[in-house]
Amino acid sequence: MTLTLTDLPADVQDEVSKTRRIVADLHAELPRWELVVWTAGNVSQRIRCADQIGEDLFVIKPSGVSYDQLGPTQMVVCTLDGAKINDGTPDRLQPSSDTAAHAYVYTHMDHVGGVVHTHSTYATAWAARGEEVPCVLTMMADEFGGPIPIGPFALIGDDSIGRGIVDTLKDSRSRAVLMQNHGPFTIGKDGRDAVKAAVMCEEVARTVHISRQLGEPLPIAQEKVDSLFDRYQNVYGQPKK
Ligand SMILES: O=C(CO)[C@@H](O)[C@H](O)COP(=O)(O)O
Repeated sequence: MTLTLTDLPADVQDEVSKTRRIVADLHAELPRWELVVWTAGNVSQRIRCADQIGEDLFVIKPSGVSYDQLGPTQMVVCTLDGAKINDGTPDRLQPSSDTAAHAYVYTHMDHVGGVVHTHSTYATAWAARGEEVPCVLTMMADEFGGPIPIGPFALIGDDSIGRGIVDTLKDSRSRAVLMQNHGPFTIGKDGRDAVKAAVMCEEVARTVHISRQLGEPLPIAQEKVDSLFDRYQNVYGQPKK
């Protein structure tokens, strides 16, 4: 039976409301960082409520709606099988066409709290060639712990893309995967972390492409990549609260 938001415990309803605001605001980051044209990108964030209602939920944008029309009340709430709940939005409002992919990632990667998909230019150009972005920048070692891998060609609309994302990332430190002939998908501890991964993925895809136009970039020794990744993930920035 389809869940009804207003029947859920008050604390879950509060978390849904907060997450809707977060996900709506994160969608503004996609055009801000020039990661999308038109509506060609989406962001979602998990709600960890299995202890209260027996399953997690996630919030994702509605399909094909312009970013300047996206507010918290348009954000769609789904179960981890990708089904929209009775979330207060009009029945006709459909979730993103990538909802199944996001749902599959949340179901099979419990540590993931946010998923992003874009068609950002340079990352998508690497995806079109089916070539991973080699780890030749300290920024890549910091952020991705190695190369940005290529995922398989997969058609939209069922578990294929989600399965390709999980099969590629489950044994990788990268939070980004370039789905062949399609574009980048990124994961993170939350939606903002996944958006950051999408921003950094496009940045390094552009830089490495330019470097290759000047000559052959130099690889970084694996032990140096490991050291850079460990520092950035555990020391960089301000002390964790
Ligand atoms: O890759 C595709 C379509 O091929 C999708 O990712 C769209 O580009 C965004 O779709 P919505 O999230 O607006 O449904």
